[in-house]
Amino acid sequence: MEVGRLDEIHDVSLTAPNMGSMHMEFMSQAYLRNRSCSEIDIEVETPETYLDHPLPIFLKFFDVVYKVRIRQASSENPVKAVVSKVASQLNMEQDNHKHILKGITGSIGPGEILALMGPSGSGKTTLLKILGGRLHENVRGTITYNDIPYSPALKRRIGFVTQDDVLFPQLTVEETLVFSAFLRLPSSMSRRQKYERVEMIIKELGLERCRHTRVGGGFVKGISGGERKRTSIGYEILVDPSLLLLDEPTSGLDSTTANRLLQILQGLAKAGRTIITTIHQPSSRMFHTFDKVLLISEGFPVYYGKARDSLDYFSSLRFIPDIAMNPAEFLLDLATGQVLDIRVPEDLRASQGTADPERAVIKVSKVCHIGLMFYICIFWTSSSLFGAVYVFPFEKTYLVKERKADMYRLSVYYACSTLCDMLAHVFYPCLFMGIVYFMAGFKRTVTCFFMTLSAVLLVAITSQGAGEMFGAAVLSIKTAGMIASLVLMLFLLTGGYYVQHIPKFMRWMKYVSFMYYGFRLLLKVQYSGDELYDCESKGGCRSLQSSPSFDTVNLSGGLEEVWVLLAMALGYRLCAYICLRRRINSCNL
Ligand SMILES: Nc1ncnc2c1ncn2[C@@H]1O[C@H](COP(=O)(O)OP(=O)(O)OP(=O)(O)O)[C@@H](O)[C@H]1O
Repeated sequence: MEVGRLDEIHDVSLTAPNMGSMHMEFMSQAYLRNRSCSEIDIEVETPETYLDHPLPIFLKFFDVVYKVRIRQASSENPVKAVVSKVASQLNMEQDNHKHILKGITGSIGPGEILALMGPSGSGKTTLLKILGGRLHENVRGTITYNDIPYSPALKRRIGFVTQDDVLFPQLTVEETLVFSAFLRLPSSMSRRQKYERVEMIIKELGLERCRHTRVGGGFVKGISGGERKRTSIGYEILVDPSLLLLDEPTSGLDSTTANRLLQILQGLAKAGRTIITTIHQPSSRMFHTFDKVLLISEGFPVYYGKARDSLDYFSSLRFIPDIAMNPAEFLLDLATGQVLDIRVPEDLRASQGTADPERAVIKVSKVCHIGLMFYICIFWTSSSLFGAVYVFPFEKTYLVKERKADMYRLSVYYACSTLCDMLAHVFYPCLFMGIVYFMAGFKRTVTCFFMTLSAVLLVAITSQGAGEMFGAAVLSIKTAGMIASLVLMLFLLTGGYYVQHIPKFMRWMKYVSFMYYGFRLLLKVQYSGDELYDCESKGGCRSLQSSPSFDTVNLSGGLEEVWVLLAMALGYRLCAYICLRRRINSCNL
């Protein structure tokens, strides 16, 4: 529904409310008498075009963090002190702060509606207050309005509809709006225009039936909860704010009225306003009227983006509703962790039983470490393999020529070539591990460090040997490169990390894969069998959990992989030498 502009209002023939201007003046004066001047913070001075051209506000907020200091229980009451201590250990940071918002980022422009969703207590209202400039202390992060930080001058551009309606109980709905119109609309507007505006708002919000009913509250009987909410909204939208913030505007409204209200908000947005609203459980229809959704769970942003993309986003993460669900309900279930009717990734379902946060942190770090270890294996396998595979094909011509001239023995050439190349295959992994080991937070013992480094060196040297063998076997740059890529891919797939269900006919491959042995060795150095088993049984490591290719559960035993890798490194080199001898001797220039 489009909102009438000032020029449109002139054309609309409206009946003036039956409340006389004398009545209005009396009411305002009575109000003013009861309040000291210092209490009243009303900015009346407004440009003439205030209503016709709302300043478009582009709001950006980046990494918003909000925390509050928690008061410690007095030590005189031991029970309270103990309970408070336990609570602080569970919920709060060591510095006795409760973190309410934990890095919220987003943006919203004119013409858009952003819905803040999340379970009760997730921090929606707090974020709304911060964005509305009502909460400054202990707020970190960047919030800009058209790239400028908040200033009091923005106050009149921002309308804030609070969760609890703050209205005078003695005034009727119409009086409330007229009172607001006379005090907040620009003085350049005529009395008639102000009445017309009130009339328009009453119609838009469907308040005709209760316009002469007292607002009520406390001991004064008055309008219904829904009507009260609509009156509050009318109170704010009366002055056409550029940025309208609404806290739970639809709570207490029936679905038809709620939809109607959303249509009004859509109309306001279309006219160039920026609208942010918190909302609990919108209907599907309402959900699709939002341009953007920010889903918050315990202060963390769980989803931020277009409302229509939210389901695709979660299905890409393998969260799929089992039954037809209202998207808003689906998002809230995810934010609260109520996933009874939602298909969740198997690995997460298995980890849901973890109650101990410390164990959960250890588990996550283990999972990250396992991934990193496999990455280290891939990195040094591929760089050493490809570093060595082209050596003999490149030097083939010189080698044949010099061998024909009997300048040196092939064994001497081979040994020197391998040893020289090996310097790089040792130096770079040492440098790499010197940095990565401590950054990744692997076990901080000298033994562990040197054993991990040795394992990586073994992987690199074995891969170098394999590369030499492939190069010597074909002595062709193209073919050698192709073979190396193929072998690397096969070893990657059967290495025990990525693929869980390897076809039976391929399972033997792991026994010739130096990546497999290297990975096992790294795991053994970092974790005992029990530690890893614990991680797996809690679903911490997806790929190892049920992988038939990788028997990590049985990681007990010695470091036999060292011998396997050493044997491979020597075996590959022996093969490389034999192949090279045969190929060079049979080559003619
Ligand atoms: N000043 C404060 N001191 C301590 N805790 C606070 C303070 N302000 C907010 N909180 C807490 O922060 C959390 C988020 O509050 P907030 O009102 O923003 O949640 P909400 O998502 O709007 O919830 P609801 O939907 O129920 O209104 C709540 O647990 C609340 O108790």
